[in-house]
Amino acid sequence: MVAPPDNDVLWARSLHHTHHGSPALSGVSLGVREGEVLAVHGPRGCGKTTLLRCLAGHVVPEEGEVWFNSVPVHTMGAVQRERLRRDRFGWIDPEPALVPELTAWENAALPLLLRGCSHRAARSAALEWLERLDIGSCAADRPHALLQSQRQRVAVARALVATPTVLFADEPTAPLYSADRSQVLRTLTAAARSHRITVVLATHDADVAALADRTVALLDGRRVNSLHVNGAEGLDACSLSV
Ligand SMILES: Nc1ncnc2c1ncn2[C@@H]1O[C@H](COP(=O)(O)OP(=O)(O)OP(=O)(O)O)[C@@H](O)[C@H]1O
Repeated sequence: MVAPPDNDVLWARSLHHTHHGSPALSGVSLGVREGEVLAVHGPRGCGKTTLLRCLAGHVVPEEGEVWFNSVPVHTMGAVQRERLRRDRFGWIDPEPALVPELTAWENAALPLLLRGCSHRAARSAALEWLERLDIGSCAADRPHALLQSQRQRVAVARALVATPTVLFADEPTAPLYSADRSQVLRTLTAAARSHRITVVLATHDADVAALADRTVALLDGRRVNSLHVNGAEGLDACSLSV
């Protein structure tokens, strides 16, 4: 194994992964620099989620290497990867997965409570993020009382509350209306930049990808140099330039 460049917080080499025999990633390599907002961009089914899950240690790629801060992730055991995700990574899914029995602020505070932070400090940090995301007034509500867009904001607050080293955001604005989308994305990228949080953002939306510092394009599980969107059909009608 050759160690990755020092200035890459995340580094992956030649990732291959299949789902039940169907290829999802075919030889993807990339580096992510500390503090950068990187968009992984491509049409539905091109392998974005699989790539993020490999980089975050949710999934061990069938072939290839993943390194975080010069430490190999692909050789870690399940417990070590779980600890890494808890202590260093944040994750936002396209659909908010909140604990139904907990209030909005308790859901947002969970990463801090799991790390042993005091109840008072966790509550204060969670409320601050909920305010920033314009849902401070919903802090005492349980998820069933919230709109889907409000639940997603809670999930965004939960991902940011512990100031992760890397935030993985998989289509984070999928359940939001377009007006909400830009506010949440601006909050997310501004928070990342001010706190030096590295962001890896999966999106099929060219407008979302444009907010990133750099874009990596995927097509059919492979890295390509760029995707050109043709008309309103978006990336479903993309052409490829390598
Ligand atoms: N659990 C699974 N079982 C079988 N096939 C899967 C599974 N997960 C993903 N795939 C397939 O692997 C390929 C890559 O999927 P992946 O979800 O990584 O792509 P994506 O770009 O994130 O797509 P989307 O934007 O729709 O989430 C697709 O062809 C998908 O159908």
